Amino acid sequence: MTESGGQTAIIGAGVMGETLLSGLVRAGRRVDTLLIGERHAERAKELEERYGVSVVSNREATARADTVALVIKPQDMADLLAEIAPELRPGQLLISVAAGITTDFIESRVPEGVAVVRAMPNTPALVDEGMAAISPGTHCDESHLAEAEALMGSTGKVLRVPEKQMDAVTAISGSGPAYIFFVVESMIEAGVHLGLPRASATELVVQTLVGSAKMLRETGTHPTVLREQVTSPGGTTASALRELEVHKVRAAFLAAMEAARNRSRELAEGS
Ligand SMILES: NC(=O)C1=CN([C@@H]2O[C@H](COP(=O)(O)OP(=O)(O)OC[C@H]3O[C@@H](n4cnc5c(N)ncnc54)[C@H](O)[C@@H]3O)[C@@H](O)[C@H]2O)C=CC1
Ligand SMILES: O=C(O)[C@@H]1CCC=N1
Repeated sequence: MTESGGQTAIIGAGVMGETLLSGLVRAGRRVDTLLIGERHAERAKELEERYGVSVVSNREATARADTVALVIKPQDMADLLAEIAPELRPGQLLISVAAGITTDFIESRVPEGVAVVRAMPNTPALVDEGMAAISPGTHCDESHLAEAEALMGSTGKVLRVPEKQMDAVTAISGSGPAYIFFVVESMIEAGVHLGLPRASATELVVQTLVGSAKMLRETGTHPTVLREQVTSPGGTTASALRELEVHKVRAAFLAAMEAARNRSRELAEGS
């Protein structure tokens, strides 16, 4: 990450823009090296008050920054690029986190020589457990990629992937937290159906998730082996897992992630 002097602009400070902003601040980045472009005045005021960060016009943010993170919806990307293109210069780094938007899409709308990185972060970055992937565009050199890696790495892990894998990455780790929260919600509801107080069901499920996640990361053991360790012959887990198979949960996950991958591809077409 640029340590001194270099300004970083974040254009679009919604859920993911604030996640990135707060992560940089937690990582020790000086607020006076950050600039925000945010079109909703109320939201801009909220961020100024919460972080003491300067909110300026998108064009001013672009002109003053060495690195510009684009954190707006894919559907708004073409208009934003048209707005900021006059301020962009060769060597500057643009990092887009927009689902589906390719480096080609961006490069064809900005001056020749602007370095573009496509990134896909996720919301656990809010607690410094993010998983981001990055892919370089045509004019990126190692220093640009390292800068993007440092920026995303301030809130978690970063993986470099070929851009052709980005729609799949989006379907897995970008959208992934939502699938996990959906499973958690479903298990809590089931606990309530089984007669547990909601607070107890919530505590049981959340700690089970955290413990299972920690086992996966800390033991490095394959999930199949970890699942088998829980599944006593003729026991309760085997009965539950049979129901999950009967209800085609595995197939449903595959179909869901294919749908997310396909939607990411469609977003590149502007729909
Ligand atoms: N929410 C998530 O978990 C993830 C989101 N992303 C990507 O991040 C991007 C933003 O998503 P969210 O933060 O969820 O959306 P959001 O709707 O919460 O935030 C977008 C923000 O951009 C602002 N905005 C829109 N157009 C603007 C413009 N022209 N100039 C300045 N500000 C503008 C909006 O006022 C809003 O505050 C999307 O492209 C999405 O694909 C990527 C990974 C994960
Ligand atoms: O749902 C979306 O389109 C964004 C991209 C990945 C997570 N949220």
